[in-house]
Amino acid sequence: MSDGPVSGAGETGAGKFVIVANRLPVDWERTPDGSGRWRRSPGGLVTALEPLLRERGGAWVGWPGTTDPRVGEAPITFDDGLTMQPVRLTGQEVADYYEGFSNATLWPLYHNLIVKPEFYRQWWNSYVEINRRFAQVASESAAPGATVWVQDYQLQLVPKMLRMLRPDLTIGFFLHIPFPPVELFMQLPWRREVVEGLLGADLIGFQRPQAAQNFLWLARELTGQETSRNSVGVRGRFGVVRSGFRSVRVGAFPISIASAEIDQQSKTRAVRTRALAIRDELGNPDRILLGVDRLDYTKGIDVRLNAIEELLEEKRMDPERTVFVQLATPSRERVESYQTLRAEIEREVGKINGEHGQVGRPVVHYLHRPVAREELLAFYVAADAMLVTPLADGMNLVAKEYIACRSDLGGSLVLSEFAGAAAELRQAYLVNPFHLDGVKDSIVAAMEQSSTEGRRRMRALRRQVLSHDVGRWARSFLEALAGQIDETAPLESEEEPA
Ligand SMILES: Nc1nc2c(ncn2[C@@H]2O[C@H](COP(=O)(O)OP(=O)(O)O)[C@@H](O)[C@H]2O)c(=O)[nH]1
Ligand SMILES: O=P(O)(O)OC[C@H]1O[C@H](O[C@H]2O[C@H](CO)[C@@H](O)[C@H](O)[C@H]2O)[C@H](O)[C@@H](O)[C@@H]1O
Repeated sequence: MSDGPVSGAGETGAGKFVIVANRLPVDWERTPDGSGRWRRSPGGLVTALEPLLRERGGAWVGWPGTTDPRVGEAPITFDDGLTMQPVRLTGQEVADYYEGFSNATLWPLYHNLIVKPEFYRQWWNSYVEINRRFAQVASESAAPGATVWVQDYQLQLVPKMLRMLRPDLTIGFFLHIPFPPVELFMQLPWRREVVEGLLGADLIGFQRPQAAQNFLWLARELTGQETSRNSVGVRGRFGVVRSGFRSVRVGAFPISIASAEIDQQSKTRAVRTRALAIRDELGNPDRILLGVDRLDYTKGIDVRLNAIEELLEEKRMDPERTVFVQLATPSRERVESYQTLRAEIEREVGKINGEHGQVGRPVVHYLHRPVAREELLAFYVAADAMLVTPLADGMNLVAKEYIACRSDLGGSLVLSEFAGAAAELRQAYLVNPFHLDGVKDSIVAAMEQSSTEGRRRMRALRRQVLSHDVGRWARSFLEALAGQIDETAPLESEEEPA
């Protein structure tokens, strides 16, 4: 991936393939002369889509993640030809559209009300306005007859808005987070507008079939459109909604990671050496447990801390021989529920260390900052058990990354049933994060598994992750969008009588 210098020049309206996402995969980096430059930020999505974007002369439309007024609206062209088209947001728009409607209304609503969603008209109005802005920029970036792929919950109105501006386009939409059960979605005062917004797409993708099923029901109830009733499958057996003269297909496409690349990176001498150094720095304990998450209330960081605390109290975990490392990336820090969560987690870390740690030997090592990619991979290699305990999660790429890093067939994965990844990673120690005793038993089982049992599980997990990478995810979605896969369920009116 190139992260070389960028120019401000670029051609718009030329992209045969356009990605539209809330964020551009770039970071603004200060240079020694005091100015700045864009660096490409690595990530699964950009890794998977980069070749397609280059091949088809595509563009990526998104918010550059800063309100710095020096960041203009001119396309940023990287030296390998990839074009990023910034969408500017003011500070107020970030507060209303991103922190407000996206992350204090939709995020909790779509993650089972773990905190209470807030419904404010001003936030909704901003969401509409910013979605319109994204649709406008996308329409200016797309060549005639282009394919545009819109990503995620921040931009659910874009498909319809874009179709009105550019009926010639093929439009796909993918939701990265769970789509809620109907009785929760129905709380949204603007529920019909959201469903109609999504129906502007030709193909709507979800992480799991149940989410697609929920959407079909809502489309039927809220817009009165005819829909298929057969069950939706994974990467096939699509549902269909008849929207006016158009047919909108609905399917499940579980996202993944650049498995082979991560597998290779984890085998480098640098990563292996660093993994050994990490063990050493942690005092060479018998067992290293690891958590890696954005600091988000959906991730169940409190669940694993509570489980560890009780295991220590019950003397089922030896504080002399076990450490837990929690890497918590700061996230959405101006949203109140995230501030509350941070205070709770940090109090709990302090409590466990206060009661069970020794001077110079805490049980819980907690970092509240992002670590470099190579460092993260070294932690995965060093960890004996990876704890992934979300209360709700669209997929959870961390679980898959951990597996991709374990070519030694070592380590074990404790995984919540409520992560999308659980549907594929059946040989993990699957837990219900709401059942603390079950979580504790699984942590103990994962720590104490025999090497034969561990290798058996990890081999099966790796087979799944290495054969289902993010490239396959992107191809299966785009082939379905292009109509190359046509496994559409009949509408009710088209079904043969039994
Ligand atoms: N380099 C780096 N990546 C991180 C860090 N924390 C999390 N990530 C990455 O962020 C992504 C998180 O994805 P996922 O588990 O699906 O959860 P999400 O945060 O809800 O998207 C994974 O690719 C992680 O490797 C960090 O401290 N450093
Ligand atoms: O952009 P942020 O507000 O900083 O949030 C980061 C991303 O978080 C969410 O990730 C989701 O997508 C992952 C990949 O499909 C999936 O594994 C995970 O379960 C989801 O939570 C969000 O959906 C993205 O839009 C954000 O950029």
